[in-house]
Amino acid sequence: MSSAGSTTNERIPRTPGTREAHGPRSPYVVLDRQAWSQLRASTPMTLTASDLTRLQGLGDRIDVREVEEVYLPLSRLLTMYVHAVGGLHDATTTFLGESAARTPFVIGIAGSVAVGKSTTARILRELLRHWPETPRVELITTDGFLLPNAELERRGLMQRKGFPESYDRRALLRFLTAVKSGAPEVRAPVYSHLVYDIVPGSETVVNRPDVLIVEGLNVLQPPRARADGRQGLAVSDFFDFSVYVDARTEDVRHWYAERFLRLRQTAFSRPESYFHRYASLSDAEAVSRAQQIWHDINEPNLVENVLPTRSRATLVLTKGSDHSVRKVMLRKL
Ligand SMILES: Nc1ncnc2c1ncn2[C@@H]1O[C@H](COP(=O)(O)OP(=O)(O)O)[C@@H](O)[C@H]1O
Ligand SMILES: CC(C)(COP(=O)(O)O)[C@@H](O)C(=O)NCCC(=O)O
Repeated sequence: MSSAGSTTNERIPRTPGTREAHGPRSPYVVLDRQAWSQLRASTPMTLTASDLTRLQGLGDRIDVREVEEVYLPLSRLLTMYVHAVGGLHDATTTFLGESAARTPFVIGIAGSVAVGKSTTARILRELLRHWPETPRVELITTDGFLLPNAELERRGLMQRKGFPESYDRRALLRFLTAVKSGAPEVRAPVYSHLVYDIVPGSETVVNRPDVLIVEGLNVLQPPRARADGRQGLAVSDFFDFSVYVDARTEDVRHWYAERFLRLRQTAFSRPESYFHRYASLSDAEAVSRAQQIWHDINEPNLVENVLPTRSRATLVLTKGSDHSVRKVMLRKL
């Protein structure tokens, strides 16, 4: 017999390793790695060893098992979403007596600097490309919408790169409005990590893909209040699905320093690099410089602006210190 105190938890039989997050009122269901990996069902692994080598970011190897156990189930879930959202779109156009073609399914990927957003985005792009419904997957990063250094300097924001105020949010919203309305050849500016600035005259062109992945620190930021008191649009209003890549701050700090050290041996050694002056630093000096940038810019941004948006994501991937995903939270409400 059910009692007044019975919860959703008690009524729905759950897969072992699955639980409600923070009690029955949380919008998330939490799955441990084992439970999540079983949701791959019989999805075949479509990536080869050479795809994985190509995918690896700056030096770290991407584990095949990680792709099979974590990212394949996610690609399966995303395909189901693509199908369902396409069905909703068809229902609306039928209702309106129109025959508008489907527009791109947009996935946002959020999280700290150096947590692994670009790596996650690239893995998902490769996996989604192999699904029959989504052969055309394109990827953009929001750093293209950072204000150019000259403008950041003018506004006194050079030490605030990556903070919400350092982006041309209006241009990003215009870009997403055009993509989501099905416009062809929508153009985004390009940022170079090497020169640490927007590249004048360079563009990424998004041409009606089946899926667009939008990766960036602040993609889940709530809308800015407008002068007239009304709320504007948020970037995430254009997302059909969003992923927050999460990890302990100490681990991310470490990954940031490791990446900085590797860059010092590669990109920084090129004369056109903004950080060329760091190429000659000793290991200890480079780590200390990386820790300073982390401490002054990236960690405050994580704490003040990025982490608070985690609860807006459809799915949260929580990584351990070796980058392997330990826990997955999926929004069910
Ligand atoms: N799944 C993963 N397995 C191994 N290494 C990873 C993984 N994801 C990210 N990394 C490493 O962590 C660092 C940061 O990742 P990156 O994708 O560049 O972060 P972000 O785009 O969030 O700044 C890079 O050195 C990358 O190679
Ligand atoms: C370019 C970034 C703001 C990331 O931008 P995103 O692609 O997430 O929009 C970040 O990588 C960055 O350069 N931060 C400034 C401090 C630093 O040099 O790490």
